[in-house]
Amino acid sequence: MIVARGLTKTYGPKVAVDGLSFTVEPGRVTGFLGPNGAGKSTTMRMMVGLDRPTAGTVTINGRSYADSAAPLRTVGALLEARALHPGRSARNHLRWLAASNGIPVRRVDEVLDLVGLTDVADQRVGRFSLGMGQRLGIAVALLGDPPVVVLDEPVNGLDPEGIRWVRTLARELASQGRTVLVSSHLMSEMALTADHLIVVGRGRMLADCSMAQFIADHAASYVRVRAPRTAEVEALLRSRGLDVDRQGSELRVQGLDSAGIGDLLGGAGLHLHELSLVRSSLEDAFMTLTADSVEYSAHPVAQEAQAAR
Ligand SMILES: Nc1ncnc2c1ncn2[C@@H]1O[C@H](COP(=O)(O)OP(=O)(O)OP(=O)(O)O)[C@@H](O)[C@H]1O
Repeated sequence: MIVARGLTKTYGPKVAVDGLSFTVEPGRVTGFLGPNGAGKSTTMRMMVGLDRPTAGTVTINGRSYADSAAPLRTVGALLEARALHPGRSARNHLRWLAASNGIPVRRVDEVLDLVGLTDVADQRVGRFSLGMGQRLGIAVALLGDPPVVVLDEPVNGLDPEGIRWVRTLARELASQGRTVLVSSHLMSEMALTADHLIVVGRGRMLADCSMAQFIADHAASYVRVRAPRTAEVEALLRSRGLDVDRQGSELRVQGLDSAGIGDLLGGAGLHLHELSLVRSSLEDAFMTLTADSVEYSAHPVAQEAQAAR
């Protein structure tokens, strides 16, 4: 498991990571979420010794990364800044890493196969697409068959098939009992991949709970009601003290479940065309929670102009 205690990193006056304490447990996928600049990459870099904490500690299975005798066998990491020699082939890159970490060379072909790069294993990595580079980065992370896997934005640059593959892989690694920490900007994807969430904003902990708990705590749900006599339905629901938000011909009702609303309207002889529960997504929950922690937010007009482009 990964244990952070009071983990802090400052760059001059900038506090990138601000006293984070959490535990990433084995046997499940933990999603690491936060707006741009929240400190996710810095936290992951400290886990694998690429950055030194200003204060606090982070340990992998009880030891700091620097104390690990065989780092690649302890924790496998895919981090954003990959140092690949562009002239080297994928196979040679992995062979070199295997040799310098005491990993049997046969493992190279196993991981190439696992990430789907066998056919291009002898091409120079300088010619790799972003997606191929990501797959190679994941191959590096898995080379030492580590019990702890840390993946920073692993689906960056991957096509839908690749995204699904990463999801299946992360879940498989967790089901084998490994500790899996994955950061991503794709909320819909994270909702399908992670069991547990750690959410940070401006370097601080905002939430550390199960996916289900997170959505229950931070996402609203409502009952969508469509009925031919909308105004009468709206008046009746309001008269019962329910919270009704009218959006065109649709009523969004909070305060009573679908069955209760159906019974109420049926009792009044009002016909229904639709009665459905709408749950907001992980993305909605995330936006609600992190609204105050966003460092770089677009002005609404700028967003519209971008959408029109
Ligand atoms: N080497 C550095 N020097 C100065 N500031 C840095 C450095 N690395 C990160 N920062 C700052 O620390 C903060 C956290 O950055 P970090 O990359 O960890 O965030 P993140 O959550 O991974 O963001 P993103 O989702 O955009 O990748 C940001 O404000 C960033 O500008």
